[in-house]
Amino acid sequence: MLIEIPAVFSSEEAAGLRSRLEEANWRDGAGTAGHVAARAKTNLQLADADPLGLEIGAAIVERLAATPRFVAASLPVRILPPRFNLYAGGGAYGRHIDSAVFSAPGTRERVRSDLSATLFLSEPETYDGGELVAEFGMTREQVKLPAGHLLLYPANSLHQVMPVTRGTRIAAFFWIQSLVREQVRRTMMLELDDSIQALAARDSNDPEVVRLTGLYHNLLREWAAT
Ligand SMILES: O=C(O)CCC(=O)C(=O)O
Ligand SMILES: [Fe+2]
Repeated sequence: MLIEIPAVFSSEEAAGLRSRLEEANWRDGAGTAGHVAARAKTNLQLADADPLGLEIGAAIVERLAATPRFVAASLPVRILPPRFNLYAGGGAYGRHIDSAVFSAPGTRERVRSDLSATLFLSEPETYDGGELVAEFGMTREQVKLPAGHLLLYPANSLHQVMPVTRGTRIAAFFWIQSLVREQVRRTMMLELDDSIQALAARDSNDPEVVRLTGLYHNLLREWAAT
C-alpha cells in the first residue's frame, strides 16, 4: 500500500530546497546501488557525506518528527539520513527491491528498512515521466506527487522510477525502521488512529475515545519492537 503524507514542506519551502539542490555536486548514482540494482540505475545522487545533503537531510528528519501523520503511518524507531537523487535526460531506476539492512553512517548500528520513502521536491508539471511505480502482485500503483509531499511504501515492494523525458526530477529518499515491522499491523494501527482522530474531532469528551486510545496503545505495546 502506498501512503501519501501531504505538505511535509509547503511548495515555497520545497522550492527553496530545490534551488539549493540544483547547484549541488551531483554524481553518477549507479555507484550507490547494489550489484543487481546498479545495472538499472541511470540517475545522479549526492554523496552521503555531502554537506548540503546532510544539512537538508537533518531538516527533513526534524520536520518529519513534527508531522503527526508521518509518525502515525510509519511508527518510526530509526530514520536513515535522507539521500538525494536527480533524474533528467531519460534517467530512470528500473525494477528493484531496496536493500533490507543499512548501516547508520558513522555508527556500528544496523537499520532494517521496513518502509521506503520518497520526498518529491520538483513540481510534477515541470517534468515528464519520473513516476514511482510499485507492483503488488497483479496490481501496479503509479505515483507522482507535488513538491513537498512524501510517499511511503513498504520496503519489500518491487518498484521503479520511470524515465524522466523532459525537465528534472529532484527528490530525497530514505528508509525507516518501524516499531511495528509487519505492514498489515501498521496499516491497522493507522486506520485505528484515523478513526480515533475523527471521533475525537466530533466530541473530545466521548468516553469511547478514551477507550479506543487505550486500545491503540495496548496494541502498540503488544507489537512494538525496538
Ligand atoms: O527516486 C525515487 O523515488 C526512489 C528511488 C529508489 O527507488 C531508490 O533509490 O532505491
Ligand atoms: Fe528503491
